[in-house]
Amino acid sequence: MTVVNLKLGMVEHEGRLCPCDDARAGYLFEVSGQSGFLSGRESCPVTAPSISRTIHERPRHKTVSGLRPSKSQAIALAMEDVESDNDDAVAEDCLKSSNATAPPVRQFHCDTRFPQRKRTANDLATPKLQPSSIDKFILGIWRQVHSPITLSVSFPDRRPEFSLRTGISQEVFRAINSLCRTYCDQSRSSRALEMIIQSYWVECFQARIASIRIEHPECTNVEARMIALKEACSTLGWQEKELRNRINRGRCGVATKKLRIRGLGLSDLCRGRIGFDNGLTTRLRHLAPSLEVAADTLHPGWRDLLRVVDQSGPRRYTGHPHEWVTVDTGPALPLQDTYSHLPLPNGFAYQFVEDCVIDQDVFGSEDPRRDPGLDPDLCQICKEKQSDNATSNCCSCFPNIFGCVRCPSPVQIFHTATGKNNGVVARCPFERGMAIAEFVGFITLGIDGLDVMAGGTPERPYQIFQGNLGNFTRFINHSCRPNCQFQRFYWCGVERVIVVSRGVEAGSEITVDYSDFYWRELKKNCLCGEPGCRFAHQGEIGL
Ligand SMILES: C[S@@+](CC[C@H](N)C(=O)[O-])C[C@H]1O[C@@H](n2cnc3c(N)ncnc32)[C@H](O)[C@@H]1O
Repeated sequence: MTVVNLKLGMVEHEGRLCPCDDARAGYLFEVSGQSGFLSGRESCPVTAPSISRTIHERPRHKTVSGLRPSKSQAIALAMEDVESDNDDAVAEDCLKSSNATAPPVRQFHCDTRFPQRKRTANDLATPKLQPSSIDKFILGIWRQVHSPITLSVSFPDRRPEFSLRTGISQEVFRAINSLCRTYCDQSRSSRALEMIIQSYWVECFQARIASIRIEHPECTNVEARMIALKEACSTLGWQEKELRNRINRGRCGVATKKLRIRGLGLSDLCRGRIGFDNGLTTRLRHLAPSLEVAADTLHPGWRDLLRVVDQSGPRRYTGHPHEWVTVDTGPALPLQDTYSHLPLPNGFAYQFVEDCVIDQDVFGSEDPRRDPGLDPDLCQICKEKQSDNATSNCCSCFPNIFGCVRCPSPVQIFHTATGKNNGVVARCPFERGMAIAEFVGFITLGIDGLDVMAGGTPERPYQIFQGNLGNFTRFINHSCRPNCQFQRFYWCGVERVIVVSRGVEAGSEITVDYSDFYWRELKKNCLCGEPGCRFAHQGEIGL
């Protein structure tokens, strides 16, 4: 294998030399039994593996030696009792020893064992800041958006014939209460609808109080509130005391017993009306574009729900959830626009796929990842039965991505604003040891000069190339203090590379360690910003 000429910063493509921004290629993981792997590059304009097979000078590959089935298993088992805190040092040692004779290629950090799930002793020793109610509320929203729940529901199109802006007379308030009561039956089938109605009712209730004070300037706020309560109760058929108690308890401004919020998450919205301060509104406003990207792409019909309050609007974000890059300062950007600085003749093109695609020109109908020596029904780690059928699967090593009903991983592509271009942000926490996703790409062989992940064995090698297609793992950046690692795992006798959490908090960037071997060949400064960053001046070496 050969690599791009990093010194020149050029890559040969179709007989031409193209500027080679080091973030443009896919990945290469070596199969030699060594650990680590090389990072990807931002959309190198190579479209077919054959194009790049002969044109580069030196290999750029990422190795996951510790992830090799036999070796990693052995190491993993042998290390099971080692104190978790030693992870990095141990991995580093293994990396050094396993790569002692490795050529000077760009390799990622090798991880030789799965992170242990729990660190009970440490958890007890280190008191952690508990998430605030607002954090929990926002987390609840992200969880719901990424869960299998349906965020759309068919319901009769009865829009309110009034607007809050026109003021809330007694008559209008009565109509609003009846509308809410009508919808409450519908809302049973959709929490989202329930939430919208409840928050709408609270808004109307507050507006009615304001109107009463204008109509009766002599009324105090408390008196106006009591009048509004009475009016609501007369339409809703609910005891005034109960409604008042609920509001006073800060529960929510529910309009009827039927509208009462059940369970988690949604109750917070109304509680927020009374219990949360402006912090929630500010946070939600800030997060709105990111939430809209997820909701629009994962639940295209969700905006229909807003019809009940006459606030539905056109869908803003279409396509795959990761075809949008969320930014701190405004609406999300189309992914390809964030690579417009690269001189790509046809622009940035990346196809998102759920599973690896096998290069049939190379492997025919064979899956090179399959190890014929393994029992395809048995998990190599837990020794339980593995099956793609969730009801008969017993292996729960990575219950969120294998043998389950798969939900979208709660992550988004975001603009890093620190010079790394894009990265991946976790919207929900990932417990240590939990899989975040499989490293998905084109299963091929013979790619030179581009970053690919190498897999298999010396007898049955293959590469996972993410240059043209794959999933969000292609956008994961390096950190000298990473919160994730790549691991090899066998599912139904087929080798997979997965991104495993070392403990990822909601809102943090997902990172892996690309390894010394990778950075040795990369003439660029690391921008991870960690106090112990090992490659902060890498780009200046040899200048
Ligand atoms: C797999 S890509 C990661 C996604 C990439 N940031 C993008 O926007 O497409 C790897 C490339 O990202 C950049 N990168 C990743 N981590 C970095 C870091 N800590 N410091 C500087 N550049 C980094 C490097 O250019 C690297 O070759």
